[in-house]
Amino acid sequence: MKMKLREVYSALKIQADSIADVEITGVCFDSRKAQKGDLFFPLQGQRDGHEFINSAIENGVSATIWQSDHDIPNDKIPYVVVKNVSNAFETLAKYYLGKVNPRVIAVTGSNGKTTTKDMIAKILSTNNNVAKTPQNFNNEIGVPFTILNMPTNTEVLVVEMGMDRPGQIDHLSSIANPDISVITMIGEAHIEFFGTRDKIADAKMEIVVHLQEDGRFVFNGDEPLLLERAKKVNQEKLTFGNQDSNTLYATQISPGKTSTKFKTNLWPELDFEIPMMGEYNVNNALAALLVGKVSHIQPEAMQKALSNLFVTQNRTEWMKAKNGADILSDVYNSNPTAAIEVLNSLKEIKTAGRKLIVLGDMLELGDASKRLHESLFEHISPDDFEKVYLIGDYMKFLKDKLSDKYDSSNLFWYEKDQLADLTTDLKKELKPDDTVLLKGSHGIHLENVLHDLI
Ligand SMILES: CC(=O)N[C@H]1[C@@H](OP(=O)(O)OP(=O)(O)OC[C@H]2O[C@@H](n3ccc(=O)[nH]c3=O)[C@H](O)[C@@H]2O)O[C@H](CO)[C@@H](O)[C@@H]1O[C@H](C)C(=O)N[C@@H](C)C(=O)N[C@H](CCC(=O)N[C@@H](CCC[C@@H](N)C(=O)O)C(=O)O)C(=O)O
Ligand SMILES: Nc1ncnc2c1ncn2[C@@H]1O[C@H](COP(=O)(O)OP(=O)(O)OP(=O)(O)O)[C@@H](O)[C@H]1O
Ligand SMILES: C[C@@H](N)C(=O)N[C@H](C)C(=O)O
Repeated sequence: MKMKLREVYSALKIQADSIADVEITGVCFDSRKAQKGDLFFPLQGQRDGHEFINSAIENGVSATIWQSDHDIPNDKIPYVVVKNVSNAFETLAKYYLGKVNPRVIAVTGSNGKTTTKDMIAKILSTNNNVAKTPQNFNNEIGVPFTILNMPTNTEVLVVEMGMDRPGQIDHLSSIANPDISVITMIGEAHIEFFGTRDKIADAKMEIVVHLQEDGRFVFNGDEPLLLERAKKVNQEKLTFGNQDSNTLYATQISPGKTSTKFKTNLWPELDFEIPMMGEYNVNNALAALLVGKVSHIQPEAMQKALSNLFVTQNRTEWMKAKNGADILSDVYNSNPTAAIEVLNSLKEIKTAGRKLIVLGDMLELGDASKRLHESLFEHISPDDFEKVYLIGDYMKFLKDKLSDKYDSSNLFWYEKDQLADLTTDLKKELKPDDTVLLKGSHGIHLENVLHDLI
């Protein structure tokens, strides 16, 4: 971002007697990450961001937003008084987006948003200046932050949009006005707040509400809930998935431990490869290839881009334990579809030693939680996984079912606050040629187990 403070006032439609002649070169909402030249937005979290304005000043911000219902600020640096900080954040983002005017690709879905966003950005970077959502910043804070931090020469902006309530994607896409809208798949993530997958699909479809007239809708054509709803979408539609009724589908898939190879119907002469395991990641790559296709990227360039991909960490990521064991870290989130996909992918992988699995609760599943945790039962067997470690209140349901398949020396359950005990037991058990999967919801924080193991 690069604009004079005067332009910020104008974008926010605020009059002022005098405006300091200051240049803004970025935005932040965490003083601890403030850069020189930033405009600080004191957002409301558990605490009020206004408490940290002085800290932001010390870290070199050029100006700060100030909510008018707070006491008059110190006058160390320029401040822009607004009625509501969050609204100002969005208003400035919309203004800046209009000014830079990149092509916008919006990505949502129950799973695969971050991976697909990274893949699309990599492919489009072959001949565009591309900016993308950092990490997983995909909500009403993350989207404005992504927009306001894109460089002024950005030609393509890839924006990840998350939600856990109806209306959120509609709101986010009203800020971004996408040229291409992508839905990766419909799972059960946050079903607690929807009740059914149908209602999740309705919420995900909000990503086309503000799609440009001449835009495109790219979605998972294997999902009947999307196929049905897409009939009402007037823009050009392109589908991806396993079925040969899709615009783009994989004709061959060769699963591997650290990479997955595949061929497609549209480019049968090309062998594609992604540096990650999981057939579900082929679907993410197919979505990205369709976006590349309609963005006129050559197939060979897309092939090269995908083979040189770096995906945001903690997503089906191989790591090494201190004792040499292989760790498959999938600790960012979990829900039934994601957990089943990664369990099935791990079954396909040949390993020197045993396979152990650590599964944390899958949160925000509401009334379906017991049933969905028990549903993992049919995907777990001693033929595939020697030892099973479960943690969290809901995983107790799965543990009770699995005791029909596993004896007590190979099946363990821990309360949510016994992460340290699980880690201790796992470290004692783990052998150098073992492979261990870590998979659980963000709220279970299996990353703490990972950090201790590595
Ligand atoms: C507002 C904020 O910054 N929240 C972050 C903050 O939370 P916390 O309440 O602890 O803030 P504090 O009380 O500590 O501080 C208040 C504010 O002051 C700032 N500040 C603090 C200390 C200091 O020294 N200087 C400061 O300036 C501070 O920055 C606050 O602004 O910290 C947490 C821990 O780091 C953050 O997690 C929290 O971030 C919130 C959750 C957030 O929304 N961050 C977005 C950038 C984001 O996109 N985060 C994503 C996760 C998004 C997500 O969960 N997506 C869901 C679906 C969407 C659901 C949606 N309804 C939602 O609620 O998000 C998904 O399934 O993907 C991410 O981090 O990955
Ligand atoms: N297409 C897919 N289908 C099913 N599961 C998937 C798919 N893509 C990724 N996953 C699973 O979801 C996990 C998270 O992937 P990713 O972060 O890309 O999804 P996300 O939608 O961004 O997640 P979040 O909602 O937490 O932001 C992966 O590690 C994998 O286990
Ligand atoms: C942070 C919250 N919206 C979320 O994403 N929760 C999921 C279920 C998780 O913890 O993985």
